[in-house]
Amino acid sequence: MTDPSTDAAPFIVAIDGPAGSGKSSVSKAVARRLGYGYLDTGAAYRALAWHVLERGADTADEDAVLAAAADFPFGQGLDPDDRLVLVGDVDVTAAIREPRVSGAVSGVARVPAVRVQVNDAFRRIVAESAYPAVVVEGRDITTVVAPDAPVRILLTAAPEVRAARRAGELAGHDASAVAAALHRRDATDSAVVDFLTAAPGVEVVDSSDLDFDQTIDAVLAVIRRLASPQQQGTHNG
Ligand SMILES: Nc1ncnc2c1ncn2[C@@H]1O[C@H](COP(=O)(O)OP(=O)(O)OP(=O)(O)O)[C@@H](O)[C@H]1O
Ligand SMILES: Nc1ccn([C@@H]2O[C@H](COP(=O)(O)O)[C@@H](O)[C@H]2O)c(=O)n1
Repeated sequence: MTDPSTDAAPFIVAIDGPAGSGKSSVSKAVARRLGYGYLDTGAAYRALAWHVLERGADTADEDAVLAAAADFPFGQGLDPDDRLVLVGDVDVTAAIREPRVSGAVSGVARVPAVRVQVNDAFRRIVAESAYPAVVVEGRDITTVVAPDAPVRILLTAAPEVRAARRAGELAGHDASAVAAALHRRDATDSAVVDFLTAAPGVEVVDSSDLDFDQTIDAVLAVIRRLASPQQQGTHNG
């Protein structure tokens, strides 16, 4: 992920975890607090799933997924305050969060060639970034995308806590259906990537009994403990 030959290589904070554990909201808040960039890797998988659906195809059809991936003009920045996601010149920022995309996204994520393609894009986006550091979050960040990151965290919470948080976000949706969809996605995704157990060297932050601010503080404490003094010197706050 980083290029050791250049001083400008961003320092990576890698965060994994299951659905609804707080990866995106907590990572974004940590990035804002420290003046870091923020990369939401799930957005790329979601945008590709949206792209497949727009072409009238099914994400269970691997050939259709590969055809869509071969023509996938994806755009995403690292500013934690600008979450714009583009496919070509279409703003898909809101559309990729719709339940129809959440229900289809695991289909694209299980295609090995897709994972290679998006992981290459993630590494390139981070390497080309002007940020001193980037918080990168997703299912396989500590193990596949940035296994050498100086700070690697598995952010987790009990399944019922995660389901309740997600249901709280989706007002008007049936809470038990939301919980079932979240657990179904975890089950499908965990057949591809293990984000439920921490790999060696990965710190676990369990937010089951923490509120949002306490979870941010727990992640900041891990960064302070694991990042070198030089890396800490890149912090804004
Ligand atoms: N410690 C916490 N206490 C209370 N609410 C939290 C906490 N952490 C996260 N949340 C809330 O839980 C919800 C789910 O968080 P978030 O979307 O960041 O999870 P995620 O891991 O990125 O999920 P997914 O992988 O499904 O995208 C959000 O509404 C977020 O504000
Ligand atoms: N590193 C990643 C990130 C995401 N996925 C897949 O994308 C889906 C959506 O991710 P969110 O974080 O936005 O919920 C997720 O369910 C995975 O299927 C992935 O495989 N690897």
